[in-house]
Amino acid sequence: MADRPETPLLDSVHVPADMKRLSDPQLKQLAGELRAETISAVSETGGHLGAGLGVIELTVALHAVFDAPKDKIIWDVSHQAYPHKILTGRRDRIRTLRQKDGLSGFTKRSESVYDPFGAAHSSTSISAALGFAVARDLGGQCEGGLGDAIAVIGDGAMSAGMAFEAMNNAGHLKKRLIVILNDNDMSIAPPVGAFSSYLNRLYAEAPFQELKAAAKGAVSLMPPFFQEGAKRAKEMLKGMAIGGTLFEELGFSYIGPLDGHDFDQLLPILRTVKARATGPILIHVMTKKGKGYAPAERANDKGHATAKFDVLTGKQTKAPSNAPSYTNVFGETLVDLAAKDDRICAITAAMPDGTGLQLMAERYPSRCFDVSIAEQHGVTFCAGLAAAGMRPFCAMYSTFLQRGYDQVVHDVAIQNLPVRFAIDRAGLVGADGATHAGSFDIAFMANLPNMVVMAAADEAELKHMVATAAAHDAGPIAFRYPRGEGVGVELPEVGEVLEIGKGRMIREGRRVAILSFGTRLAEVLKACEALEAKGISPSVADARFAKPLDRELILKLAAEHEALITIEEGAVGGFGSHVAQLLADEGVFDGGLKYRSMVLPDSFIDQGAPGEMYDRAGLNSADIETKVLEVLGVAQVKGKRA
Ligand SMILES: Cc1ncc(C[n+]2csc(CCOP(=O)(O)OP(=O)(O)O)c2C)c(N)n1
Ligand SMILES: CC(=O)[C@@H](O)[C@H](O)COP(=O)(O)O
Ligand SMILES: [Mg+2]
Repeated sequence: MADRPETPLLDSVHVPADMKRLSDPQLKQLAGELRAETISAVSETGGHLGAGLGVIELTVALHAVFDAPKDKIIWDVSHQAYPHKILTGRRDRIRTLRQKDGLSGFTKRSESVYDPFGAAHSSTSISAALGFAVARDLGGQCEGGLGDAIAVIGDGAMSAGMAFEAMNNAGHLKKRLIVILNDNDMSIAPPVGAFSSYLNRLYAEAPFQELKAAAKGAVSLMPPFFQEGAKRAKEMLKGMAIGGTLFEELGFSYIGPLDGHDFDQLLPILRTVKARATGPILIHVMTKKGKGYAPAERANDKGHATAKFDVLTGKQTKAPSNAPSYTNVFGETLVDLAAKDDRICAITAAMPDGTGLQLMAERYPSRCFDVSIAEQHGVTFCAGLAAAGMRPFCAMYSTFLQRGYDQVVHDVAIQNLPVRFAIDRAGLVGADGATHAGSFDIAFMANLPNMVVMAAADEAELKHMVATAAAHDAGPIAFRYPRGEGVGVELPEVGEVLEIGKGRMIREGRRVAILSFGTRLAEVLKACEALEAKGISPSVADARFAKPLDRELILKLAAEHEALITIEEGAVGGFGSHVAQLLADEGVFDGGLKYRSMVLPDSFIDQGAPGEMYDRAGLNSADIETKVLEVLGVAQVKGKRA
């Protein structure tokens, strides 16, 4: 880490306009201070560290050259935007990052005029920037005004289809648009795929780019110290045919690769581009993830995301837990099953560690595929594998599976292909907030004909569900489970194949039945303990399946209790709606059953600890207790919690 200078420049930079009076050497000094401040802040909050450290110089250079908020700097994914937040009026709150009521870990329009576009899912920046560029030329108006549109996109994010769709459109429209490809040769895991290899070749052939630029007469776009070499190169090139980069073929001018940590390259190039660019231009910048902080630079993921840590040693503090994570239970169970069945294969979209598939990749590399950030392709790839007799597990976070939804419907469900969807990070995930919440998958999977939908109540149940999915060849099947540790139940040696559409009774009681789908079961049982002390003994069942429903169990609970409450970690339209539909169809409501459905509220819940978020959602044990008392008319309903 750089030593702090006597008078920190950072103290005098509150908004980017304050940087305009700084000399180039002072900008370099500012970058050192910004790096130290970023490390210090993340050491207190935890969060995404490596990507931000890799763009410190780029962030300073962009804000020094361009005029935000009029110029729109759009950070792809935006997990690298902490340094940008520090320079754009949020330094005083940077130590609240990712906490309840604090700054978001991502860019957010409601947080700052300097965040023209929110993000957290990848590969949206070029489309959004193109929207700003076209609106500018059509006379659109927005807060801060409309100047240049600048997308900063990583090499991982650039591999996704959406980025190419945007470049295809931008190359055609020919509007002035600036794309900065921040190439650190890393995604969360090392990047995979032919596009990544292509970028590496561009880098390896860097002098060749200089020759090509010269050949295409782009010398004048280059800063003076480049021009001389380029002119000389042009002499050498006379008569040679030079092919274009992929970006040039798509209609972009291409500059690079540049050293993204070298102000002597960044500043003149950005100034030249600002002064002279006419159409779409792509600046290829090479950076190092984790740059300037040794523990991050050394880490396999280059410090992508971290818990709180000690700045001197880099040692992270993590809450101790004996229970295995749901993710590991999934990964280990899958490997055990794959050992006995060579039709089992697994697909991740750039999240091998996050989905637990790294185990499968180590043991059965030929049957484990990282398709890069390509959920749409990943789902259809699974459909093809299933159509050809394989047993594919499509392991994706609930929130990212959203991007592959048409493929789930059109390629998997309509063709009734037995793709197994392992849906991780179901429900509220915590510090990543609303963008990463797995709120909608129950609804969007259970409304599809042919689809079987399960949710694990604990880690042993998850093991059964993985086995059930592996054995299910009749059509598509999904099982969901949350982020983090299980509840600590004993794990069976082997997962049991569950009967499709059958739930289980957990406890027999009277008057009210609670039917739980997923890991709220633990909160339900906690609520029951409190209710017992008040003389109320609810029945509790674990539905296991949202589709097909256990009709027999549900109708029995309805018949034997005066009230039925469902609970799930998902938005309206999911499990509870299906139960209500069944009860209505069977005329059960006509008999006077009191029915309540506990679901996530119809609002996006900002980041916090998962428990806090479920408090805000009204889905914790105290809320369940209140709901039971209310439905039985035992107590007055208290005002709904904020
Ligand atoms: C649609 C989608 N899928 C997966 C992710 C998870 N994810 C977040 S960052 C990231 C890697 C991004 O790599 P890159 O764009 O190169 O940025 P870097 O972290 O290297 O700066 C991934 C896969 C996501 N945010 N969005
Ligand atoms: C930015 C991004 O999308 C990922 O880094 C995400 O934050 C990972 O979340 P998990 O920590 O749940 O794997
Ligand atoms: Mg990268």
